[in-house]
Amino acid sequence: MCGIALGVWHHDDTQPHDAWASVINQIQRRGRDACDSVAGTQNGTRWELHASVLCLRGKELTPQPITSQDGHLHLAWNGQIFSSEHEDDPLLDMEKNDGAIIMTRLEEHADQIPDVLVSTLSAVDGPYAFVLVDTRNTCVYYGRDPLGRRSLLHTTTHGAWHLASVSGAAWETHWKEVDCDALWQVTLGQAPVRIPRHISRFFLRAPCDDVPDHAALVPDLHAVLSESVRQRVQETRRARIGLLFSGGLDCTVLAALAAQHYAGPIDLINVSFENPRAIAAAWAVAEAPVEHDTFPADPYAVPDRVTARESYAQLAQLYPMHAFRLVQVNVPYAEYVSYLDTVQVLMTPQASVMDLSIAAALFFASRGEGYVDGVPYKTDARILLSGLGADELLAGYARHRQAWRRGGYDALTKELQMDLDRIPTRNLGRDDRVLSSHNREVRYPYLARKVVAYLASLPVQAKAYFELDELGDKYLLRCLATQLGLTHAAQLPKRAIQFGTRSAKMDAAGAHAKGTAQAFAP
Ligand SMILES: Nc1ncnc2c1ncn2[C@@H]1O[C@H](COP(=O)(O)OP(=O)(O)OP(=O)(O)O)[C@@H](O)[C@H]1O
Ligand SMILES: NC(=O)CC[C@H](N)C(=O)O
Repeated sequence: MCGIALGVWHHDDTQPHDAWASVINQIQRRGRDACDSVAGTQNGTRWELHASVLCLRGKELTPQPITSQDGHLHLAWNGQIFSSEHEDDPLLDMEKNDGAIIMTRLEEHADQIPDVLVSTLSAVDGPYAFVLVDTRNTCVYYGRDPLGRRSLLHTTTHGAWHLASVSGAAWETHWKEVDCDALWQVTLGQAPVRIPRHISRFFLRAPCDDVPDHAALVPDLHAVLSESVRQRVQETRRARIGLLFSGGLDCTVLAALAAQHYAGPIDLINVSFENPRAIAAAWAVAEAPVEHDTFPADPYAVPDRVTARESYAQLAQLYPMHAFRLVQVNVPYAEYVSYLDTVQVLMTPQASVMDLSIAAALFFASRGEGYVDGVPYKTDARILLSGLGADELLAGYARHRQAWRRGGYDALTKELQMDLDRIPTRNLGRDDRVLSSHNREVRYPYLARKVVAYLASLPVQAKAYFELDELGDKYLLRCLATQLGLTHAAQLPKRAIQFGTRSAKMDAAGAHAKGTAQAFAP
């Protein structure tokens, strides 16, 4: 991932707040291939644009910020373009860097920058956050992709305005996420103005009586998801691929599809926490002698570790020629405590108990330090796939079944629409800030535009089948998993990451805390 940050000081003699250095430090952790900055003063307003780069596109390393030949435009681009509506779009040329191509386009039409940004970014699919400084017109353009897969925060404080991928330590300022509903333009010193773009939301189809048969839909889902995975593992400057792996349905399907498109080894990274509260509770009720490799004798044999081992065994059997490696990441309680401050800074402005337990799991998983067959191992994967998004799109949460019980498929569709609308603010900004701090980039095949559009076009009864039994959630995906031979993962009930890894309710103090309670003051 890349890190981007812009500081604007309204009087050119204002000194940056001490914590600005901490923001820059956080930014640099996100991309360690290159890191640079550019600065200037316009009409008495001073600005600094910083970027760090994890370069995954183009023959050569493309440092950032990228400056136009005439020196008037400066772009910090934290994005990846995977596909485009236009087959001959130069942005699909993987030999070239996407940020550099966008800059070329902006240079060619420097008098129509908002139009170029809207037309370019509306035609492509991929995560992004960017900041563009236009010194000729003394303004800044910035924005995020419609699903908010890349973080961008803003704050106004101490006589300054800042945009940054992550907040900094020891800075009690009020960082907020940049709204993904539009792109934004600011003439320095004035309020931001919206630049509407063509696609800013996806709308789910209403339930209908004429529901296609699930079996008939499996080939379509297979095709669209497989293509999304292919685009996310191809041509990556030979970067290694890893997968955040719970062993659950969503990520195991991705592992199988990745094996069909990527010939190299794939690290399946599974995280598990030593949870003193759960361990004490388990010993208190243990009756027979506990086998050494089961919980609590093995404190890391938590629910997700068990499913990860089982799903890994099935993948290895189905793809005997493919080198899957199960990387078992064990997090001792003491280490969890020692990294709490780090995780809290990264996840800010989110600060709830539930956010913290999810963020901690993602932080250690993406660090990728664990064991393979009992031998210490650190992944060198620069790209990590994640199964996030399947629950929101295919009705995977227990809450979805409750909505269906309450008001049938109409109520369920409303619940899913709400989930899709809030995925940027609820999940993806936070996850990006945490996951990117180890110089890796996370990619979400379920959130490809074509996958979202396809699933949004189906009536919800084609995706879930709650009349069936408890495995009616994500029913269409379960059918695909079965067809792929993943019979084990196809039968697994949904398990939330904070419970599967046991990163929730770690100690007596947290035992009764509600997930929505505030865990710390951001
Ligand atoms: N224990 C874990 N270790 C590493 N990554 C995980 C772990 N748990 C979840 N993840 C990552 O987060 C993603 C979202 O988690 P989620 O629980 O929604 O999906 P899942 O575990 O694949 O399937 P299911 O939702 O059916 O349990 C997973 O697909 C996986 O990429
Ligand atoms: N990780 C990023 O956001 C990198 C930006 C750009 N797509 C590159 O690969 O260089």
